[in-house]
Formats: sequence, structure tokens, C-alpha cells
Amino acid sequence: MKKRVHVAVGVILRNDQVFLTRRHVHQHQGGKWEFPGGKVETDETVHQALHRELMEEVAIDTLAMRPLMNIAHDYEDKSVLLEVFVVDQFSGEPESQEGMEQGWFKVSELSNLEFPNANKDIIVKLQNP
Ligand SMILES: Nc1nc2c([nH]c(=O)n2[C@H]2C[C@H](O)[C@@H](COP(=O)(O)OP(=O)(O)OP(=O)(O)O)O2)c(=O)[nH]1
Ligand SMILES: [Mg+2]
Repeated sequence: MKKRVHVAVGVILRNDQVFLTRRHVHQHQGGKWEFPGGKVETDETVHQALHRELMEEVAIDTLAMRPLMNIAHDYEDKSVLLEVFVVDQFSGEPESQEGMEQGWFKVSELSNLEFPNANKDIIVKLQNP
């Protein structure tokens, strides 16, 4: 098995809604909804990575993050370790900088959306706090 890709993931939460973007079709797990985030680079902490990714991808300045859960998942073509944080303090209004479909969705509605399989436990945890 190849090296597990370490990914910082942000659940951007405001009241009872989360902000999602939709992965481009050509990306890994393309076409599915995601929590914004991305790969942790060498010499970077997961916190630095999440702060950087949320700035790059959706142009918010993360003011606080709290750990929600870690998920190791093996896709057929790739293994990932998702470190998931809830981000409920940020400045700026999230907006995809990469031209992705985006939106705010009620936590209770997340079961109706298509996510990468690794995300299943995140949805369960958000809906059953
Ligand atoms: N951002 C994000 N990635 C997820 C989620 N669920 C999930 O399985 N992944 C996987 C898909 C990818 O294989 C990996 C994240 O990679 P990414 O494409 O976001 O990484 P990145 O932003 O650094 O992008 P790039 O520069 O490598 O294109 O984690 C999720 O909810 N959000
Ligand atoms: Mg990304």
C-alpha cells in the first residue's frame, strides 16, 4: 500500500449549516461534495495546513478550530488520513476560489448529498452530537 495521504479537513459551521464545495470531476473522488481542505505539506502542522487551505480554497481566515475526529480510509486507488476540525470562528465569507459549486447546507440535510465514502462517519457525528 502506498503512503497514506495526510489531509486537513474543515467543517465550516454557522448555526445549523455547513459550507461545502463540490470536487471537480477530474479530481480524486470527483463530482462529490466535500468539506474544504487539502494535503498537509512537509514542514507544516495540520493546523497550519488547514488555515492555509481554507484561505486558498474558500478565502476565509480561520480564527479557531477544534478537532472533531480522525479517519483513515483506503480507497481502491489511494489511502487517506483525514484530520477533521470544526471551524466555527472565521472572518470573511466563504467563497470557492477554484470555481467549484458551493453552498450552505443544513446538517440535517447532509444525508441526502453524495460525499466520498471516507466522510460517512463525519456526517454521522455531526448529526448525532
Ligand atoms: N478536502 C477534502 N478531501 C477529502 C474529503 N473526503 C475525502 O475522502 N477527501 C480526500 C480526497 C483527496 O484524495 C484528499 C484531499 O485532497 P485535495 O484534492 O483536497 O488536496 P489539495 O486541496 O491539497 O489539492 P491538490 O493541490 O493536491 O489538488 O482527501 C473531504 O471531505 N474534503
Ligand atoms: Mg482540496
